[in-house]
Amino acid sequence: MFRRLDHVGIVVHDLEASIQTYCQQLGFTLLSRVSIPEQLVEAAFLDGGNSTIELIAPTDTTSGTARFLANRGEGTHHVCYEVDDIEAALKTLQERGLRLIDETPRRGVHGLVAFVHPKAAHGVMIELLQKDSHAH
Ligand SMILES: C[C@H](C(=O)O)C(=O)SCCNC(=O)CCNC(=O)[C@H](O)C(C)(C)COP(=O)(O)OP(=O)(O)OC[C@H]1O[C@@H](n2cnc3c(N)ncnc32)[C@H](O)[C@@H]1OP(=O)(O)O
Ligand SMILES: [Co+2]
Repeated sequence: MFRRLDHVGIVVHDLEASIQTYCQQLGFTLLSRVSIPEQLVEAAFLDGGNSTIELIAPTDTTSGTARFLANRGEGTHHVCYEVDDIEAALKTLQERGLRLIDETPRRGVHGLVAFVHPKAAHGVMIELLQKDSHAH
């Protein structure tokens, strides 16, 4: 089903401060910074050596990530796996009775994405990603 781990998403209060911590103290390298208005978040992708993390900060107080921060505080928010065919993966997961957040994919930063509900995977939200052919 899953091809590989793509990234781990971490929700933070202050994107700039978290980039500083991860780059200057933990030795990660900044890959890109993106604004995702549809999700009401700003994010940064960082390379940690055969691993990528996505730091995410809400840009408003009503989003899911803002609620996550208020209720649970900063921390691991989702684990993203790359799939070859996201429509097929969603169909398979649905047939297996898994609770999805998105029944159809939406456009993400690096391709099509869809989320599996955290309650369906023992407290971990799973993001599926079908990369655009030109994305790295
Ligand atoms: C760009 C980037 C990317 O592409 O990677 C992104 O999209 S990041 C942008 C973020 N986008 C998303 O998160 C989209 C998908 N998320 C959502 O639709 C929502 O946040 C949601 C359905 C997971 C939860 O929203 P909700 O309104 O149903 O309810 P609540 O916020 O009250 O949460 C319901 C229960 O789920 C738990 N819960 C919520 N979020 C998480 C999470 N990330 N990991 C683990 N548990 C979680 C809460 O603590 C609560 O548990 P209890 O009941 O036990 O207290
Ligand atoms: Co993500």
